[in-house]
Amino acid sequence: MRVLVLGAGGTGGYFGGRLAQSGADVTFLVRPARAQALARDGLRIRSPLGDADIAVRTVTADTLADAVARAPYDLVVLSCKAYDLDAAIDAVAPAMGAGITLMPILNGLLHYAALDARFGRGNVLGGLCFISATLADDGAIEHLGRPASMTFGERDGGTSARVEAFAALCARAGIDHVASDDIAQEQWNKFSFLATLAAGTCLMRASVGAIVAAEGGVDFMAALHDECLAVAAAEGRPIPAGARDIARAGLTRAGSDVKASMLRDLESGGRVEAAHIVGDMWHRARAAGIDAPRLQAAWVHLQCYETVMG
Ligand SMILES: NC(=O)C1=CN([C@@H]2O[C@H](COP(=O)(O)OP(=O)(O)OC[C@H]3O[C@@H](n4cnc5c(N)ncnc54)[C@H](OP(=O)(O)O)[C@@H]3O)[C@@H](O)[C@H]2O)C=CC1
Ligand SMILES: CC(C)(CO)C(=O)C(=O)O
Repeated sequence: MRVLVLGAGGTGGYFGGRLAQSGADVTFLVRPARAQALARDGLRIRSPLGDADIAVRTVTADTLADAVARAPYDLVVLSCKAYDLDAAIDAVAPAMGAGITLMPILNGLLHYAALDARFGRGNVLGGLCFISATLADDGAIEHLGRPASMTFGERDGGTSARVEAFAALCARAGIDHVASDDIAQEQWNKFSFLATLAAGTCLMRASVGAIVAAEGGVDFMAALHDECLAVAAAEGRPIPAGARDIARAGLTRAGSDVKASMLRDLESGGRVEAAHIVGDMWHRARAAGIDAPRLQAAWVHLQCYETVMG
């Protein structure tokens, strides 16, 4: 299976790098500055699961069509931020010939409508990942903490040769993964958790541990989580008790230094996926008639951040 990964940032760089490290046929579609850095320094991963320094193949938008003409890719992994989605869709389009599969690993759900419209629903797998990773100033992928897993599957359920083929690549690379036969539910499990984490940690500009150490902090996180759980249920995807309890424990854990990647982006003064995650969850709450004052506060707060950021 030939894999093209758009983006060599926190997620694409980590998972694509691990695949390349294991000998999988992986190419990164990156912009010229990143291509130059990768040619010069290789793809460097700093991780509690093991550091790596990998020579990787890259293409840029200018060279992709020629590369595809020589040998098409089988799977395109999309690992951009949501605010880069339109340009990323245009960038990967030359690789999306007949029978080619795309798997996004972005957070949130809104991107599927745009991907389906452009490439056809049957060509788009469901995907998500659990990791805390960032592109450090020196260009290395900094993996923070130990979790690093991917979950993916056919959006209409069941399994398929393409899902099994990618699972085999992950297995060979030692990537923790789940080839799910109910990826739609997995997406809601993650979205309801992540929207709570992003809304809570961005609103308070603090880690989970700092929030829950404050008077009323545990109740705040639990109530915010309940708002997101109510939205999931209203969307016909109630979160199963097991997943709900694991999420709740993580969102209220004393001493936890966990924060959403959105808060890391905000702290560095960068763009945030506010509309894609917190805004989308609040819009869904409003459409379903669910009272969600904490989500609303976080969404207003993030919009103000974006306005001030310019
Ligand atoms: N980081 C994390 O811990 C986690 C992130 N996620 C989600 O994963 C998604 C990706 O996040 P993350 O990996 O952190 O993001 P990063 O910003 O670290 O990496 C995204 C990369 O995509 C590249 N890119 C964007 N558009 C294009 C384009 N048109 N052509 C080529 N390259 C492009 C960017 O390149 P350039 O540098 O040139 O702009 C950037 O390096 C997000 O939806 C995020 O919410 C999910 C779980 C954890
Ligand atoms: C919740 C977490 C850390 C899981 O991968 C995440 O997706 C994010 O912070 O963006």
